[in-house]
Amino acid sequence: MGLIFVVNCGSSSLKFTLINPEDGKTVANGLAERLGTPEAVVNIRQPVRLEFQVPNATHGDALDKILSHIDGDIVGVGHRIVHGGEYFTESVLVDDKVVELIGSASDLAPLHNPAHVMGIEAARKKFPDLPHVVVFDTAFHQSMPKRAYLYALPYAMYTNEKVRKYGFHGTSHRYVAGEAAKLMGKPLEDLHLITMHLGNGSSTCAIREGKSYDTSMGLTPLEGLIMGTRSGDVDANLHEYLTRRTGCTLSEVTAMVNRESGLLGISGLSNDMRTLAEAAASGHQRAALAIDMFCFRLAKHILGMSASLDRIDALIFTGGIGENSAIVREKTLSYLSLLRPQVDSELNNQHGRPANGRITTGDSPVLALVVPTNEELVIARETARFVPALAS
Ligand SMILES: Nc1ncnc2c1ncn2[C@@H]1O[C@H](COP(=O)(O)OP(=O)(O)O)[C@@H](O)[C@H]1O
Ligand SMILES: CC(=O)OP(=O)(O)O
Ligand SMILES: [Mg+2]
Repeated sequence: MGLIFVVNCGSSSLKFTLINPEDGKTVANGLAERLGTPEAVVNIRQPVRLEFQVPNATHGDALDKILSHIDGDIVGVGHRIVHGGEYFTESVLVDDKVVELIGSASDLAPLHNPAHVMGIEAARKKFPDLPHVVVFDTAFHQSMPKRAYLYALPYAMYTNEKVRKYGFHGTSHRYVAGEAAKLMGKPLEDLHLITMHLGNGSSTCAIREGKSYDTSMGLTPLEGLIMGTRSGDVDANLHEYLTRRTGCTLSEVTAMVNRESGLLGISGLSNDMRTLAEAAASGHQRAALAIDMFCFRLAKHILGMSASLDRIDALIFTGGIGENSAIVREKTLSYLSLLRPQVDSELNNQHGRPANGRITTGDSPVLALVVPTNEELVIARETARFVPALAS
């Protein structure tokens, strides 16, 4: 049995999954957090529940620790890469040039790409003889038409500077669209869908005939929805206005809209939807406001996505928030009253996932589904295509 080790690196964290690409079974998974601080924590969930601290751990140290606790016939390593820039339209085998190009797109994904490079370098050192494959969030959105991906700037900004909407979370949007088609018992090619990936980063996608036609994220993963610490859409004059008014530098304003805004900025409490939902239930007004704004912005973007479709066969919630927060789903659908969704409260509030994913009533004019994402499985399958022993 050949297993794929999937790595998803953040700036101070590393998620890993050891997965069988053939049956999708996860053999091991876990998370290393606070990397680079004096008290990095490695958390292995499977095959053993284990948590320990590693002083001053780098991504490489964390990988070493993780691999000393898991076992299996690893035949390839798959890396999730958020921004492929203009260079990559599909998954590729890693070599030095690929790593350099991923690093050069760091300006466009400052929270993600620098960490991906650290992760790739650490994993290549650990597994020098295995194929390493990079799978890009941006790849699925290559099918967007020009009217959707261009900004209304002087055209030279596109031709010379490659300023355009790239879109992210493509692996997740693609996967849940396929799973939704199975749940609906229809070929994906016949469906017009709106998918919502709601996690720490969040985005919507308009999918017709299995292809991305529009998405809410843009040149970088900042645009669009309100996120954990990201503002999503703001007026493009904001940076200039704030640098003039407050004396902040441009990079300070950029850091603010990426790291101190969104749910965290509005609530003043947390970027975590669970914490906010609990606080709102016990009367924390700004936590309630943050959730309300999150849902309202999401509803606006859903209607925006509908301009790319002839009809909406299903609205699909996924990601940590989309899969787990009944409040967010219900509130978002309440702002879509034009579409007349009829939420089935029992199904929506069911702990865990409703059996066929449906959270609207049988006669609701629009169907809403909860479909758990599995980016790791898609990455493992893409990686397997490059492993001679597994590729069929
Ligand atoms: N039971 C839950 N109820 C509400 N929100 C939840 C629940 N479980 C997870 N979340 C939220 O999901 C978000 C993280 O989503 P996830 O998809 O895991 O993020 P990432 O983008 O890091 O992969 C957090 O805001 C977290 O609070
Ligand atoms: C693209 C992006 O925002 O990714 P994440 O949700 O993992 O932060
Ligand atoms: Mg995620």
